[in-house]
Amino acid sequence: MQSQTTEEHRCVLFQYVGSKKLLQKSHYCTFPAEGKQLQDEPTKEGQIRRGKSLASNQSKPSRSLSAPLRNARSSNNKTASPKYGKKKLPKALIVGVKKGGTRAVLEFIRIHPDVRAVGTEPHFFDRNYDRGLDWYRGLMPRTLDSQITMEKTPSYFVTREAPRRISSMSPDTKLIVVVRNPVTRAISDYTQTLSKRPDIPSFEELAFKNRSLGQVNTSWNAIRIGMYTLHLENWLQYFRLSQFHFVSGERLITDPAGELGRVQDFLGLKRVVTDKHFYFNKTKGFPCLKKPESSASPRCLGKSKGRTHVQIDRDVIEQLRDFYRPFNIRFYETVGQDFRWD
Ligand SMILES: Nc1ncnc2c1ncn2[C@@H]1O[C@H](COP(=O)(O)OS(=O)(=O)O)[C@@H](OP(=O)(O)O)[C@H]1O
Repeated sequence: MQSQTTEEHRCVLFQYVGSKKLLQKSHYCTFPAEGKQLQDEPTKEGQIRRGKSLASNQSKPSRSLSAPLRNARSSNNKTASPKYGKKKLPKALIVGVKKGGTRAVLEFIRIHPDVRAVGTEPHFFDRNYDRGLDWYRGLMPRTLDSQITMEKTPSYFVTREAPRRISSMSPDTKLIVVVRNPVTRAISDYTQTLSKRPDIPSFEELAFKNRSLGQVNTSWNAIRIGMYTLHLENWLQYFRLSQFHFVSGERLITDPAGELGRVQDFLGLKRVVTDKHFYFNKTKGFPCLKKPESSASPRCLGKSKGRTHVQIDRDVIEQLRDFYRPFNIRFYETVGQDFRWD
């Protein structure tokens, strides 16, 4: 168990994620007013839903601060007062991919004291662009000069206009993409949709235009998202490859500290998040954050992360693996990394 300072202990809050609680970084006790705002989730229509979870759509609002916490905040923590720090546009974005492991990366990196992040997905560069940069900046937490502001919206990776828009905000933006075997990703995506709309057609029906002819339905989003190389080509018209960091969604589960080490290096941060922060939760089947000594609460991601996937016929999986192979190879060649999906 990693030892934490008294100040960190005082500042730990919990956010409800489904029936579980997810550690809420000290930011939310240093800036409670913002913490509230950050839990507001922009809807598709661009309105703000009040009191939504940072990590899931099923959460309850955070607990209010206890009296000792309030006192500690006002007297001890240098960043406690809302007058410290400024709302700034993000320096780094987790732009994708949907179901890649983006929530895990955001929740793990925000343990770092030099990272401040918006918990909800702002969807600024896809759905809310008309609201303007001041609206977007307004969603951000206050940051000190030494801190990096971040947000994650996985749909940016497949939004044609996103690279141009992000580059016009800042051409120096650092971009993180969490990638995962595209076949597993598609099944994960479908499993999520099915959980909300149980009456949709089967995976096979949606995945193929004509299965016996081997014609894959590339207009189905669950398939299209996994053609990573095509999306990346669009981004590379606006950003250098060195501005990207690709996280392996698979290694994020088997070696979260290793992946987070590389994310910290990419962001120019000291390696503060290490293996001391993680343990493998056998019940969840995923790595979770170790809990602070002061709490007995679990710190795993919510129920919508790590669902049991719908069972798909072996042959269907093989066909899709064959379909993705050339796209994967081109992706490996472009980024200079072999993710070993084949
Ligand atoms: N530590 C930990 N705990 C739980 N889940 C983890 C973790 N690390 C990675 N993952 C994988 O993250 C997958 C969800 O990806 P995203 O967070 O990108 O999904 S989303 O696009 O925001 O809906 C989710 O996908 P499914 O397993 O298909 O549910 C997980 O496999």
